Amino acid sequence: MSAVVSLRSNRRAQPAPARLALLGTGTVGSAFVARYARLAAQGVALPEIAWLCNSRTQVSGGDDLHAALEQARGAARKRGGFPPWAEGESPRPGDIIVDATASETVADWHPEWLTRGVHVVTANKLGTGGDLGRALAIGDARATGGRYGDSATVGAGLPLLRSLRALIDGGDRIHAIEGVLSGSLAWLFGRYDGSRPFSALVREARNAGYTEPDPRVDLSGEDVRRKLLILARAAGIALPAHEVEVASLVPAALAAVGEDAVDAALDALDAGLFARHAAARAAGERLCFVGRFEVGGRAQVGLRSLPADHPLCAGSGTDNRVAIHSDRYADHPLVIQGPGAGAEVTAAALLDDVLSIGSR
Ligand SMILES: NC(=O)C1=CN([C@@H]2O[C@H](COP(=O)(O)OP(=O)(O)OC[C@H]3O[C@@H](n4cnc5c(N)ncnc54)[C@H](O)[C@@H]3O)[C@@H](O)[C@H]2O)C=CC1
Ligand SMILES: N[C@@H](CC=O)C(=O)O
Repeated sequence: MSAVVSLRSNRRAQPAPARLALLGTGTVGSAFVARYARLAAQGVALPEIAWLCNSRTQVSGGDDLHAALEQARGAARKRGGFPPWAEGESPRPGDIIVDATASETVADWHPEWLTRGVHVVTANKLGTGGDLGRALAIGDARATGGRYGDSATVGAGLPLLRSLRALIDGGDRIHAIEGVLSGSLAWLFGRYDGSRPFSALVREARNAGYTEPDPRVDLSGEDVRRKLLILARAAGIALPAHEVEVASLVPAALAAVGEDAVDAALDALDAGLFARHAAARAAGERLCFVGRFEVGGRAQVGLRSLPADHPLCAGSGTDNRVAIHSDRYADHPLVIQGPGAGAEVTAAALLDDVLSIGSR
């Protein structure tokens, strides 16, 4: 009798292995698949990629991930209706959804998935860097539900959010955060010397994978606003998006066009930025796109003309350079610097978060 009991208890259902769904097969999603395949070939234990989805289709991961990626990327355009992943199989508790889209619709799902015990790993900044209500819902849901991997959302994986949270967990109080938070704008203003049109450099930055899918999201300061909001909210400040004062670089003629016409309209940037660059150079200064918030004070994003030896001008390439002022770092801020844009660093940050969730 006791043997029967013990046999029955041994047959208790084992939890199904965690699966991974990749949403977004563009610049970052493709780099994610390439890195995933490299790590898997090295023997790193990763959850199986069960689905790859984009705005047009959903395909099974299977053994040949590169073929699945090509199939997804080659799918015909789909207009209207639900995104394909919303019509397909539902994720189970313990599964991991990787959000490599720039989609509001997908970001809206983050709190729902977390509440169901599904983990979310995201490069999409709209989850916690957009609407405050959604950011708070994500905060509530991650407290009791799935885990939220957001390393890729600020600094493309630089140890910024991680360090900020460690300071706060250690009892530190944040006073202000200031810095260069846009990799593409750092690259653009580091390169621009007036000899070539600024718009030509924007095209290069987009082709290199540094800009957002629509480069106006960078040029308008919106991307930096989102990162500043993510940092402020991680520091415990419930900052609404509209309280960040943003000085956009996008002239009305460029703002007015549809996404398909952006490339042709980029020239509208050239005259204004040529003049700002010439004025900065005449004063012996450099242009730097900076975001800053002060606890109990203002939050601002915009282009500044700074002395060439100003600490914020010290980076190169796509470097982000961010100063954290706090009780602990009152006299001299903690400064974190390194490449802050690009598909490879972003994909690495996503996989770091996947691995960290898998190991807990
Ligand atoms: N490029 C970079 O250096 C960094 C990018 N990121 C973020 O990574 C995200 C992706 O950027 P990219 O790969 O450059 O964009 P992309 O435009 O190349 O790719 C976006 C993908 O999302 C898919 N998509 C759009 N709506 C969808 C929906 N509702 N459901 C499923 N899939 C949907 C598209 O079909 C496409 O495959 C963005 O949120 C960006 O802010 C974050 C850190 C750094
Ligand atoms: N477009 C962004 C990419 C990383 O978040 C940037 O330029 O920093």
